[in-house]
Amino acid sequence: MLRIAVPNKGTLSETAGAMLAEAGYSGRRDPKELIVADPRNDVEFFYLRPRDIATYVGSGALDVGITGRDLLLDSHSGATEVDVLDFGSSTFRFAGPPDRFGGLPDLEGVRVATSYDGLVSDFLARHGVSATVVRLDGAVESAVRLGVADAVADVVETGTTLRKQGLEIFGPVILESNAVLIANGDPEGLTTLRRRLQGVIVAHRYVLMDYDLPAELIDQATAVAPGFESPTVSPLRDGGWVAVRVMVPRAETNQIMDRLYELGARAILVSAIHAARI
Ligand SMILES: Nc1ncnc2c1ncn2[C@@H]1O[C@H](COP(=O)(O)OP(=O)(O)OP(=O)(O)O)[C@@H](O)[C@H]1O
Ligand SMILES: O=P(O)(O)OC[C@H]1O[C@H](OP(=O)(O)OP(=O)(O)O)[C@H](O)[C@@H]1O
Ligand SMILES: [Mg+2]
Repeated sequence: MLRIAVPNKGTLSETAGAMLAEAGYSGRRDPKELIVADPRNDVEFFYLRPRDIATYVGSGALDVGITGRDLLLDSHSGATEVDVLDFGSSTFRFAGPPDRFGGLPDLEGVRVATSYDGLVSDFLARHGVSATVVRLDGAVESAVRLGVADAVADVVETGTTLRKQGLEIFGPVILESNAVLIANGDPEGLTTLRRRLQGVIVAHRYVLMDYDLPAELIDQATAVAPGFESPTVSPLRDGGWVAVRVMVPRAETNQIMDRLYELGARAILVSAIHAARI
């Protein structure tokens, strides 16, 4: 039985749960539930703080987990990242009062507040900067105003929180993060879980496009929408036309429809993919 760690709270928890449900697993019905068995799929879910997930997986107590890359690296756990999931993206950046910091060397000897002390200490050491890392649990953007630090290092998504505190990003990107699937080795059942999660990602990223096309235009149409491997082309009763089915990136749906229509395609229909194994 594969033992899977899932965030019980925080930014990643809702999407992680939704993704597993879409992948056919029976998740928890009550947010207070911490352990849920799913014998039909031969897995067991453990709802844990995202920050702790890498520790559980790295120690071998659990086989796999969903967490953030930043949390994985911060934990120094032995778990490895096996797949990038399509949510929870953020960057990890330094920020400080405007005009106070120009770049990394300006951090020499100052205090940097963060909830990710492992990640930040590693980064500073790698770049030969010695600063005092002040570990805080959250809301680190307040640390400068309140005088416990000179700069902060934190998760930035839209940048709104920093701006509201009058802080500006400076220096290099510490990390590009994402929700990731992590594992301890290659436990039995991991391949199935990965395939299922990839299937959900494909179903989100792609749509199915069907259209009719004069047969002689198929090469040009295939250049516009090449599909994953190769489009399915079926004959129509009118021998001069073919029906084509192809997967296209959801984000490009309308541009591709415009171009196919201009080329001569008609009856262009788009439908959602509910599940996929590629
Ligand atoms: N806007 C965001 N805010 C916070 N974390 C984010 C954001 N976008 C993505 N993440 C990712 O979510 C993970 C943080 O998980 P965490 O449980 O700390 O979430 P949280 O929403 O900050 O919860 P908490 O209330 O405990 O602070 C990290 O991997 C982080 O990169
Ligand atoms: O760039 P933004 O879109 O503003 O998002 C980033 C902010 O969101 C998170 O805070 P969270 O709400 O998780 O509070 P916390 O700092 O207490 O964890 C993170 O720690 C940043 O503060
Ligand atoms: Mg947070």
